[in-house]
Order: sequence, then structure tokens, then C-alpha cells
Amino acid sequence: MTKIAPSILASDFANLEAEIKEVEQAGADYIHVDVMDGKFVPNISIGVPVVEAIRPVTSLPLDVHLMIDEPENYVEAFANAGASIITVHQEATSHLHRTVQLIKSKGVKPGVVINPATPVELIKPILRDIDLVLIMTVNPGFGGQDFISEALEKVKQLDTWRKEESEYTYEIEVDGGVNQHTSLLCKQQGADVLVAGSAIFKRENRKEAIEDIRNS
Ligand SMILES: O=C(CO)[C@H](O)[C@H](O)COP(=O)(O)O
Ligand SMILES: [Fe+2]
Repeated sequence: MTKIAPSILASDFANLEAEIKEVEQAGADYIHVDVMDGKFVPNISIGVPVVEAIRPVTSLPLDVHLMIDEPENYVEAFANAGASIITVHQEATSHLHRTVQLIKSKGVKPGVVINPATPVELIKPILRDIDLVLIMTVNPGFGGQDFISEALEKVKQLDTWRKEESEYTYEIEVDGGVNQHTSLLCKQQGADVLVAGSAIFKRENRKEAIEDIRNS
């Protein structure tokens, strides 16, 4: 069954605990946390104290998407705050293997994410070391943007590679512009986890929203 990771970027921050509990009750699999630094992406969102604050309010894994330059400098802080998965941009770190090893050494699952214009071949050398690959279907920085369907070819390629190579155990996650229509395209190409912000939190009935995305 396709996993659904609601992105709290689109939630009501004044009621964050209730928002998280509602999507957990509604069948979410991960809580996706978008961290932005105003440098790697042109927006600032939330950081370590928010991860620490939400860790006790849910039993779901916290899927922390770091949209920050030199993420290696913050791996320890996010690990200590309770991140379950830490995903770093290939474009943001010079020594990807070192950063991934650092994440593992803190007992956290490592993920690697690429922007829509980044070729998937660039991350082939790291695939055996990671638990998750995140394919961006928008340019990161904001919720509510339109889905870039061209990026889905990378999902297909990743699915093909892991069928050919037993050492590859990564999940394939898609993030950006996912809704009940685009979710079908992601699943058809082999995606396991779908991130959705606006399509879940901007709807009154979160259970229906999650089911519409999962069952499209
Ligand atoms: O990483 C992100 C933005 O950079 C978010 O996870 C993503 O945009 C989710 O929001 P939406 O579903 O509204 O597109
Ligand atoms: Fe994200």
C-alpha cells in the first residue's frame, strides 16, 4: 500500500499538535517536516525546536526534509531532536557519502533528495547506502506549486535499478504538487511514499484527502 506523508508546511501552525494527531488518526504513515534556511531555498520555515516539540505528540516516523545548505552541520541537532529519517539535498552538500554516514552514525535513516532539474544518475553512487530517495516534483521552497511531471522519469529509473540490484533497498518518495490526480502518475512509475501538503491540510476532511491520494 502506498504510504502517505502529510507535509506540515501546509498545516495550521497555531494548532500543530491537533493537526498532526488528526492526520495520524486519518491514516498517515510519516509526518513530513520541511526545513528551509532562506539560502538553499528562498524561504524560511521551521527548525530543530519544532521537531523536538512534535516528537512526543505522535508515534509516526518524522520524515525531515532539509532544504538547507551544508546540512551536515545540523544532522546531529535534528537527530537529537527526534528525526526518524533525515533527507539531504545532493545539491546542498559537497561530500554526500560523508553526510550520509554521519546521519547513520546518529541512528537515523538517511535519505537523499534531488531537485527537478538534477539528473538521477548523479546519486547512483550513494544508492546502496540510503533508505530513501526523494524526487522533487516542484522546485523546493514553497507549498502549493504545480507538479512537474517530467521528474517522474527518475522515479521509473529508480524503480528499475532496485529491481535489478538486490543491494538497493531504498523507498522512493515524491514531493511537490501531489494531489489525488498526480498521485496516480507517481504510483504508476513506482513511488512508495507520497508527500502532500496542500492536498491534505487545505481540505476539511483529512481522512478523505489521504484516502483520495492513496487510492487514486
Ligand atoms: O518540500 C516541499 C516544498 O519545498 C513540500 O514538502 C511540498 O511542497 C509539499 O507541499 P505541496 O503538497 O503543497 O506541494
Ligand atoms: Fe518536502
